[in-house]
Amino acid sequence: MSEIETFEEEDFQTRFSGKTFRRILALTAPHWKWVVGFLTTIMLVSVLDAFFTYLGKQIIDVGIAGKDISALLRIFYLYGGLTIIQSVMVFLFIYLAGILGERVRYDLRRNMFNHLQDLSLSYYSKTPVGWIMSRVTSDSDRVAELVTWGLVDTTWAVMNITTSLVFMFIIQWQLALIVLVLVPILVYIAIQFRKRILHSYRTVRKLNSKITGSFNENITGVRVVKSLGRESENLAEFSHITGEMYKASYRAAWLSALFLPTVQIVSAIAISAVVWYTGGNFTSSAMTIGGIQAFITYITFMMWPVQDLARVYAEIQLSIASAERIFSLVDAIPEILDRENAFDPGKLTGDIQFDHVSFSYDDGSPVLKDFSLSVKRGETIALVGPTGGGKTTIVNLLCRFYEPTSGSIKIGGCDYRDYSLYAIQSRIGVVLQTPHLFSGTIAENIRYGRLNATRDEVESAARMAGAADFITKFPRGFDEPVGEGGNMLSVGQKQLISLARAILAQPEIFVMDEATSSVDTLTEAQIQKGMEIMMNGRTSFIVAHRLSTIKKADRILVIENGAIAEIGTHAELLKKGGKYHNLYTRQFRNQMTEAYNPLSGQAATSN
Ligand SMILES: Nc1ncnc2c1ncn2[C@@H]1O[C@H](COP(=O)(O)OP(=O)(O)OP(=O)(O)O)[C@@H](O)[C@H]1O
Repeated sequence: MSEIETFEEEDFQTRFSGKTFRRILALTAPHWKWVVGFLTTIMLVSVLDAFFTYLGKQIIDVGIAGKDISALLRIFYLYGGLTIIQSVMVFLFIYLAGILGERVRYDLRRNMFNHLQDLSLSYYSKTPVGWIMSRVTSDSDRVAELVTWGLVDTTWAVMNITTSLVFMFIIQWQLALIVLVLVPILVYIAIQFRKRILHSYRTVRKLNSKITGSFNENITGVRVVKSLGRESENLAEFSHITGEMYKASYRAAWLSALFLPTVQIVSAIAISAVVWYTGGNFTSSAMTIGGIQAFITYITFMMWPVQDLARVYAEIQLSIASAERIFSLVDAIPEILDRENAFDPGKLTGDIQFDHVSFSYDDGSPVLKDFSLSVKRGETIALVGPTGGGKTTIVNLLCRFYEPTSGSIKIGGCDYRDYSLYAIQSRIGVVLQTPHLFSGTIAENIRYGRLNATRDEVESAARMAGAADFITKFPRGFDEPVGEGGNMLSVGQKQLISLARAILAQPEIFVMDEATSSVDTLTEAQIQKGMEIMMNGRTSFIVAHRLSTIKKADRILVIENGAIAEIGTHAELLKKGGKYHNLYTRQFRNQMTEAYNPLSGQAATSN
């Protein structure tokens, strides 16, 4: 529930931000030719629309009332010719606006994707995936809509109002002045309505996501709900939210229903003014019949764009809110960046030194405190200890996913911040605790870190990792799809594929965060074998949960409260009879109990 409450839809943007609006418009700058194209065509369409009404007046006044057949024919030909031109223009502006929208959407998504790849892990731990996905999908759609259909509607509406007024002034300027007074009134009414309608819909959407969240929590947590007898309280909470949603929806429906009749009443007032004025002056032939007819058409012609402008105005506000969220993403500065003059040392095979490293995540409480460690080239370091002790944090720092708050990490005698991020991260092979595979086949996943690897190399890496046995059992073998995030495979299988991926990439430093969830003994032995191949001749850091896997490590560090509590080889630490000895004997005892009595409960797989 907390995530739903914290990251529910942001509030409706009521403030018009010119700066953001200009930045949105700037998105069209690289595609200015398309913008000019569709704006010109839409203007022509609108001018032609107004001119058709004028031609209608001419047909009545000159052709019909004046009984001038040849003039009537000329008008018909003109009408027909212009209709063809207008149809072409309509095709063009829809086509051009569609293309422009796609281009802007493409630019936005590409920029976001590119920037997301640069952002540091700290950004991802603070920002829910759902939030980022909404920026990439619905927000970029809304901004693209604004710069295309928003611009189309605005231009069309402004042009229609202007051309209608121009023709009205041509026909009868005094009457046009009366209508002119009504325009701002209508604009004001329309904007007020639109704002309120959108606000209500926004509330409905926010409440709707709460309702979805509530359903989700109650369904997934049904056992807890039942076991604690929370049904009636939950129903009361749920009824409260749905009641709120009912009120907001009711208000939205009521306002929507009221809006159109109001616009119609204002239009009717304008039309009555024409009828009243012309009625009083008809005898003095202030206006022809065609003129009156054209005037009334222009009024309707003008009223709809006015209410359309109000809709676009309200949508612009929504799009500005969307754009601000997108810009907040693309403006987020990665916490870890290459320093000026950062360089690539060519290899990362030197000794590694943690020199008085302290570190805290965003909340400020120190996770590592004055941590120092020298690791010789080719050494295997195992990190063990209670959960939350700081093991993963140490390897995160080594991979430079985060940087020390104080102190430094040196590789080959040089502060690793002097190296480029790419130089470090491309040379460290990491197998994560929850290994991630990408949608695609097994072979594609193994090849992920070295795209030019041959099929033979892929298969040989899988054999070395001990993954080939289970892979070849699949109907499509190496071409078997792994499903989204590798969800068609078990954790153990995913780790073996990740190991094969790391073996193929031939990194210079190897980092492995062992899976905490239990894998069967056979898979465990295979993972162990794969790890040994990786560790051979490489500086390696193994975060170990099953202590059996690290007996051969050169040094084992027991990490507790962000500091080294014990250090030594497996034999040394066992002999010492301290924390490692306790951890080891406890885990060994659990495994033995489980082996003799599998129903005795889960063995302590985490330490
Ligand atoms: N992204 C993060 N933001 C804030 N705090 C974090 C973050 N990651 C870890 N921590 C905190 O840092 C501390 C050390 O976590 P770390 O993951 O390094 O422990 P660990 O020893 O690897 O634990 P485990 O054995 O459970 O994997 C914990 O208190 C944890 O809550």
